[in-house]
Amino acid sequence: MTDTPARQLLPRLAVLGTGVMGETVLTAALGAGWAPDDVVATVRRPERGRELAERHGVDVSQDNVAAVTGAGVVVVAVKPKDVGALLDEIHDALAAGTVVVSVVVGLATTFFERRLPAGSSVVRVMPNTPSVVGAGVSAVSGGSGTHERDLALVEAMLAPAGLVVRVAEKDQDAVAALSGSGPAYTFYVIDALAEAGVLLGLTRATALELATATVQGAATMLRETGEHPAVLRERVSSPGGTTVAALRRLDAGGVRAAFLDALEAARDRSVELAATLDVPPGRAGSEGTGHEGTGR
Ligand SMILES: NC(=O)C1=CN([C@@H]2O[C@H](COP(=O)(O)OP(=O)(O)OC[C@H]3O[C@@H](n4cnc5c(N)ncnc54)[C@H](OP(=O)(O)O)[C@@H]3O)[C@@H](O)[C@H]2O)C=CC1
Ligand SMILES: O=C(O)[C@@H]1CCC=N1
Repeated sequence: MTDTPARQLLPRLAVLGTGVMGETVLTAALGAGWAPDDVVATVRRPERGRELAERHGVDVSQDNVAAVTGAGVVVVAVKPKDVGALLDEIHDALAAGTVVVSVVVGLATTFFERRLPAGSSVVRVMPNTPSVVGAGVSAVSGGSGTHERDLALVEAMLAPAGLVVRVAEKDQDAVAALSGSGPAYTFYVIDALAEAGVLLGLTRATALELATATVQGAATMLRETGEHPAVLRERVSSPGGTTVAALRRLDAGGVRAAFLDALEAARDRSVELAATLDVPPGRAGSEGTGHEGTGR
């Protein structure tokens, strides 16, 4: 991991589309040393702008062109279907050498490079929502014109949000399926465990507390012991005991296979989104693709 750059060297940051993920990146950047008055967050709704200004003290704007003017790092955090139109909008206002960071699922760095001024440096990132509490994972890859220093700057910006890993861009759809969407699967599992506890007579509060602490403890144990999860699972499963009786039911229910299918579906959806939206510039976004409304 690269050290946080000295504050005076940090370029002005514009976050375009400051919803869940935009706010998460913005929070990380403030933690990495960006001053609030060197950050502008764009929104569509004034009430969202007021919320962000109050919470973070950053500038807010509904004008993406004004926001990117003078910015050295521009984070694109709108939904995939809105990216094409947004890039058309800001194209002429981007300075040469601007680092454009995308957290958008599916869309390749080439999607951005074709729609941005020549020489733009594109960094593709797949973060996840636990970043909001500093426990996220962000996978980073560069485009064809991306310098090492740009990747290092973006990695330093994301470091306060949690683990930052560098991956080959070809793996970003798989990463999105695993760690991008992964918090949702984990919340789903915790919710199911808690529900099962309620079935067995525990109060909801106790069941949820036990389920949450168990998942957190298991993850911590995995990291700290460095053991394979299968080995740790065997260590819980006494011969003829309770755990193996439960695991038999999970196998019979096809839970492992369902996870494999689920991640394949998420990966395929990422690829499909890109194919739907990646039409030649000028017909970007959902305009005229024949798939309007399918790009989330
Ligand atoms: N949520 C997640 O777990 C993850 C999301 N991502 C990616 O992050 C991106 C954003 O997702 P997420 O944060 O969940 O979505 P949100 O809907 O929370 O955020 C998108 C925000 O962009 C705003 N917006 C849309 N168009 C514009 C525009 N032209 N100018 C300014 N603001 C605009 C929206 O405004 P309004 O509120 O008015 O609609 C909204 O606040 C997506 O591309 C997604 O693939 C990546 C990893 C994980
Ligand atoms: O569901 C989605 O499309 C986004 C991308 C990864 C997590 N959430």
